[in-house]
Amino acid sequence: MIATESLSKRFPRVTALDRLSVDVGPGVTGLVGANGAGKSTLIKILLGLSPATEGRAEVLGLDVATKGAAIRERVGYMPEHDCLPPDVSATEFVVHMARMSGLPPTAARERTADTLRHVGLYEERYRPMGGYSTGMKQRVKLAQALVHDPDLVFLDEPTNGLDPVGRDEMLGLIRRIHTDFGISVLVTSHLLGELERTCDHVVIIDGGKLLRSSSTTDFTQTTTTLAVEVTDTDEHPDGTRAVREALLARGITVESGSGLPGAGHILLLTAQGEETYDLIRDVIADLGLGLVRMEQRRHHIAEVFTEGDEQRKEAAVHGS
Ligand SMILES: Nc1ncnc2c1ncn2[C@@H]1O[C@H](COP(=O)(O)OP(=O)(O)OP(=O)(O)O)[C@@H](O)[C@H]1O
Repeated sequence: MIATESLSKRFPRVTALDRLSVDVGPGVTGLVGANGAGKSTLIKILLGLSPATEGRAEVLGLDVATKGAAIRERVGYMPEHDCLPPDVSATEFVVHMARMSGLPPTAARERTADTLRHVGLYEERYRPMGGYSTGMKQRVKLAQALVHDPDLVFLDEPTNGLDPVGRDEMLGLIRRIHTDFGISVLVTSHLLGELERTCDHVVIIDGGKLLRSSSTTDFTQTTTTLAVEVTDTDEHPDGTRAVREALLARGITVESGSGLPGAGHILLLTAQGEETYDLIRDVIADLGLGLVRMEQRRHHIAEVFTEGDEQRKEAAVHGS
């Protein structure tokens, strides 16, 4: 879908992209990086709207340096910033954008109605957009990116300014763009956690350089750490502590758990093999406790950041 080769973009004072080489296949791909990492700059180059200083890039097999117009016919773009005229309705605006993309009037009207319904804006579609909430504006921006039935869409920070519920709804919509319509998606965010749930593949850039590009499952592969949660009983009012002590008596050290710093009701321990599972099950049964869950923990994308990036990782994970 997208291929870049040693792509650089230098502004007089800053290098926004620094010899970036990356391949993106079909599906939903997250492009993640802190503010200023170069995400918007990359999108503008890929749309043929801004020339690269060095290197090359292709979108859907088309060279961005010479085939910008052809790329924009087949690629939808949801820009980061608010760009909606306040005294125009969503229907008028999206029909206009559909006409700009070359759809004839009837098709533009039909596609607009379908697309606005898909993004959940059907009821309010005739009201002026000046009175819309942030979430509604983001949906209109998404609808105009989809209205000409592109093969690929670039969504620049679509969850920006949304509350947690709005964020989840937008992420669900993004997922469905691919599953329901087969449109591939490149979505940017400075929040690692939300991409982990939404994307098949994640590309991480930092200071215009590629930090990592891999499938989400590679990022979140299972570890050998087991998380165990149990119920309490009258006999064992702190069931977690009872399990920890019983396991310790059998030579298994719990890395985190009741009574240990920073622990909740979850015991974390390293599995030595199948027998560890059996032993935990037997210990819990002997104590007469209920097993709420026993599962292998997964890595989180945030863990790919190196020690030196700890602060930036925190900022990204906590959405600052
Ligand atoms: N037209 C421009 N002129 C000068 N510098 C620019 C220009 N556009 C972007 N930059 C700089 O290039 C760097 C990358 O910016 P870019 O907007 O691509 O980052 P980003 O990852 O999209 O971050 P954000 O989410 O904050 O937009 C930043 O340091 C920015 O200040």
